[in-house]
Amino acid sequence: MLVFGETGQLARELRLLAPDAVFLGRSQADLSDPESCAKAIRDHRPQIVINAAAYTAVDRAEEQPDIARLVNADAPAAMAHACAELGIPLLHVSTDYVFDGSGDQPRDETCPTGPLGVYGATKLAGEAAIAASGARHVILRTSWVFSAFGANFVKTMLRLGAERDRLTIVADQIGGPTPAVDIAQALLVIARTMLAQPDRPGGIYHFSGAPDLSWADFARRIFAQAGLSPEVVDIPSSGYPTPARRPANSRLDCSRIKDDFGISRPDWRKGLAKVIRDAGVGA
Ligand SMILES: NC(=O)C1=CN([C@@H]2O[C@H](COP(=O)(O)OP(=O)(O)OC[C@H]3O[C@@H](n4cnc5c(N)ncnc54)[C@H](OP(=O)(O)O)[C@@H]3O)[C@@H](O)[C@H]2O)C=CC1
Ligand SMILES: Cc1cn([C@H]2C[C@H](O)[C@@H](COP(=O)(O)OP(=O)(O)O[C@H]3O[C@@H](C)C(=O)[C@@H](O)[C@H]3O)O2)c(=O)[nH]c1=O
Ligand SMILES: [Mg+2]
Repeated sequence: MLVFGETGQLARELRLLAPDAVFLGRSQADLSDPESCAKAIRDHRPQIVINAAAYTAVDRAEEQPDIARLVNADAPAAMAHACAELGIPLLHVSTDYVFDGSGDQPRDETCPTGPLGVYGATKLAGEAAIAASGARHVILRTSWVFSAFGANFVKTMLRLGAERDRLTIVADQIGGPTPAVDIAQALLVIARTMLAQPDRPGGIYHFSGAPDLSWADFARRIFAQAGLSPEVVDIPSSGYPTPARRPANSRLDCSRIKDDFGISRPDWRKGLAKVIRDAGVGA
């Protein structure tokens, strides 16, 4: 198994669960050079490829659309073409930010997309390129990823919660926080299944942690779990202006992955307890 990514949240969890896989960091395969990614696949000749790397800086992407597109769309496209040539599956990860976030119902894989910013648009372009490549593939759309590694909302809250008495957090964006370790586990189940069943087609799957809630309520849970007590004040998205707009409704309907792979939505509260212990701030 060949994995693109070495330092990110998902890559590090994959490495803990699949230490025998080959992990390529930026110095071995730079996704802003898509051809180097295709070449890495041809050189390593793996049985299966997982792409765990992406341009994930949602606001910065608004100012770097060309790099975001290379990393999130052109590199996955090149990976998929190399996988198609070798007849091997590509597992890829995408995001709730491919949607416009209207309404209040969970979205399934058939729902129309409509990204609000560059990050979501480039991730959507990556999905489309993989689907058009002819490679066997699974695209796992997830949301609100957190882990003890790297940058994420949980770690930001642990830092700010220890520094401040009061935080204003958006309460009108609702979604499912997802522990990176659960995504890694799901990908490994999917990898095994795709390898064991060569005729299985694949496609797009939604996978996020449960239960859904707002960022403000998620912050409250983080503080309660960590033994921190800043006041959390609900604000609308308009009260926290950012370069990129975020979807208000990020709820994902995850029935399909349950039906096809037997994978259930993980309870993020379990993952949160472990991440807070691992981050060394647990009460
Ligand atoms: N984080 C989240 O909340 C969510 C993430 N996702 C998706 O999940 C997947 C995994 O995300 P996550 O683990 O959180 O990401 P992180 O932001 O934690 O890590 C991103 C990884 O991509 C690598 N990377 C970025 N640019 C390049 C490049 N030009 N060449 C090589 N490597 C590069 C980084 O390497 P380096 O350290 O060298 O920069 C890093 O290993 C991505 O597809 C993402 O879009 C989906 C929903 C939510
Ligand atoms: C730090 C902070 C953030 N917020 C808001 C901003 C935002 O709407 C929300 C979460 O902040 P983040 O910076 O973690 O959000 P963001 O980086 O947009 O998170 C997204 O990352 C990409 C990669 C994805 O694919 C998405 O699923 C999602 O996880 O909280 C506040 O309201 N107050 C605060 O003090
Ligand atoms: Mg972020």
